Amino acid sequence: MKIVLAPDSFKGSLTSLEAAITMKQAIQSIDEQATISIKPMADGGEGTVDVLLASTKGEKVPITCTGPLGTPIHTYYAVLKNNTAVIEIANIAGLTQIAKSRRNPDITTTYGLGEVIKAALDRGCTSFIIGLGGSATNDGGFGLLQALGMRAWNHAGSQLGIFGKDMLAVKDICFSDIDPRLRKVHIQVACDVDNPLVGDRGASAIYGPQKGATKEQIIMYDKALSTLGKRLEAELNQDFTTVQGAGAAGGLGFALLAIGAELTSGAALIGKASGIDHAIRQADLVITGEGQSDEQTLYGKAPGYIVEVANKNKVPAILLSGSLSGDLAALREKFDGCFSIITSPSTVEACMENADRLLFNQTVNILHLIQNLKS
Ligand SMILES: O=C(O)[C@H](O)CO
Repeated sequence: MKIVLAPDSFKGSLTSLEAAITMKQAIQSIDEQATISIKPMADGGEGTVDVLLASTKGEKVPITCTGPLGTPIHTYYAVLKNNTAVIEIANIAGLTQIAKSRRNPDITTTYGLGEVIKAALDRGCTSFIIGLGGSATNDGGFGLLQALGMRAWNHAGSQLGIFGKDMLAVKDICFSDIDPRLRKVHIQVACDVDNPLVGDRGASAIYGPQKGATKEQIIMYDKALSTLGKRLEAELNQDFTTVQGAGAAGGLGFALLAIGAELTSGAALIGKASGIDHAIRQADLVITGEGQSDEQTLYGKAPGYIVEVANKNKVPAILLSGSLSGDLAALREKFDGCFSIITSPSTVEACMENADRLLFNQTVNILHLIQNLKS
């Protein structure tokens, strides 16, 4: 049996490579003959830099920049052989960098992303891949744009700071001091989702809650992002707010469009770089997965992309995730089977700590079932 293992990371527990290796070991423990191809995935979120570094030659560049809460953090980006910088928001202002109890869009910023872009420009990078997803922020790229030279003021004419709460007060902006080098480079944005900036499917409504936003904050941020959107559109004479992916990473997709970037599906970009289509075409079965699956999985996340490729090639696809929640009917329509790795009552902490063993056991269960159905 030829099996492709193409999981995303299990956020906070296993990288996509670790998850793929665990699945592989589980399959080999009951079927030594299986031909297994591992294709660790990312979709623009956590692990994007590592996955692209693993499938394309390049150098890992350590850097200190402003973290999600405004204090310095040590992180890294990559520079590929063709002078392309690969940067991800998840390791600059990521959700997993902030304890659940401290998550709050008011006190987070994307400023660090702008600093890393500037460092890559200083190094002479001529093109960029910027991964969006897994962010702790909902600032519409307000911090990022200020790091790149934008200035912003409130109703009283005072210059605003770099945090989400500052974006809520924006009245005027000035874009004329944006780093001119940005005009000469090509920026491709790998988005983990295709949501627009605002509205019922917008950044605040859909992803605000996981960043600690209350119901009141969701309404305020949706309104403020709409105001920021209008100001930028008026300044640049273009319409970005409704573009698919503008709402990725708390509206960073929108801010990057404003500096001339091109938005694309992160999973498709990474899948292409690792030759996933070819691997799936040869396979009898594909297994993908992620930390948590729900309807959002099909909004452009890696397992959603993998199942599209599998369905196109008529190869059965299984989703094996940390947890399954929400309305699963949409997932079942696409996948041949959807499973959680959790099989007995436990705490979230214990499940995350034992993700490796749980994933191993459930992969064995699934393979056992498939083998018995076949014989
Ligand atoms: O970072 C986020 O807001 C989500 O992953 C969607 O992009």
